[in-house]
Amino acid sequence: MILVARDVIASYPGAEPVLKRASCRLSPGIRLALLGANGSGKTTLLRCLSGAHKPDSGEIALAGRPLKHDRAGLREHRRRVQLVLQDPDDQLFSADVTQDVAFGPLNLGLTEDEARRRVAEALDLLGITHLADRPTHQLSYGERKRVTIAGAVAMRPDVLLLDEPTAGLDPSGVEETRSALARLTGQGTTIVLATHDVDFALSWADEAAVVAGGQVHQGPIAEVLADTDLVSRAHLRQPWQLQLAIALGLESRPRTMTEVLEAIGPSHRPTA
Ligand SMILES: Nc1ncnc2c1ncn2[C@@H]1O[C@H](COP(=O)(O)OP(=O)(O)OP(=O)(O)O)[C@@H](O)[C@H]1O
Repeated sequence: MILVARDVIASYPGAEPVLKRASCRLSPGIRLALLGANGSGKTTLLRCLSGAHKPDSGEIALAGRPLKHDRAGLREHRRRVQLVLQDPDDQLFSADVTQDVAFGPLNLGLTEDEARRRVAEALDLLGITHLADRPTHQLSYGERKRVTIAGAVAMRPDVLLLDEPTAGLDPSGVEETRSALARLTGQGTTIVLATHDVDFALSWADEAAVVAGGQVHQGPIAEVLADTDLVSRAHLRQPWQLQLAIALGLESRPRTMTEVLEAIGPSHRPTA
């Protein structure tokens, strides 16, 4: 396992714990969708996994080594595990895009040349090379979101934790994000993505981790989302692909339009 949360209890001052012995496991290269109702604790879990929030008890382990929340431990952890926050304005600080994306690599102590290479690579991967010289405050919301992901990608992390990267994007922005994620997966990056978009989650992820009642329920995504009791407890809804499959009495659990049509077979397809 590349990253593990084991029996994590996490709280904020003066309140009941948000996570109550929550556990999840990330195998290398996996695409994990983190699902759950508003306020269920998805961001808190991402912050624990990234080292930004210290659990009251339990353990976060990277490649088998428990995270120590001291300066050296956190520095090494953050080099390999990058968290991208939901609101890009919480993460963009520099005057222009290149400076912003270069901030992390320069902070790692890399040379300016190497940082420049990392920036070019990250902008290319996110499909935003054309934004390199733009002032960050002039960018659209969707552009700012992609710049913050590029900033994390420039660190070449083993694990990328993304808090609602598709929220507020138009359909083409969602598809561009999906393409960038596919390129990252192709490079072997492990990705955790918190989202309320169950249709996107089913078509993108290998596994789902549903946060409900302070605990995490993890498994293959189609199995997890077919669990009607869990889906209702977590205030989710079933993705349209599964609703359709169940309504049509299909035995398979298709995840995309193509898979739905294949499962229906030629005799059931509407004729033109
Ligand atoms: N900094 C904080 N101080 C106090 N309470 C907090 C803080 N951050 C989050 N909480 C509380 O912890 C609980 C879990 O919040 P969290 O942001 O982890 O949920 P979430 O599942 O990511 O929600 P959403 O889907 O709305 O983004 C909520 O009740 C929230 O009010």
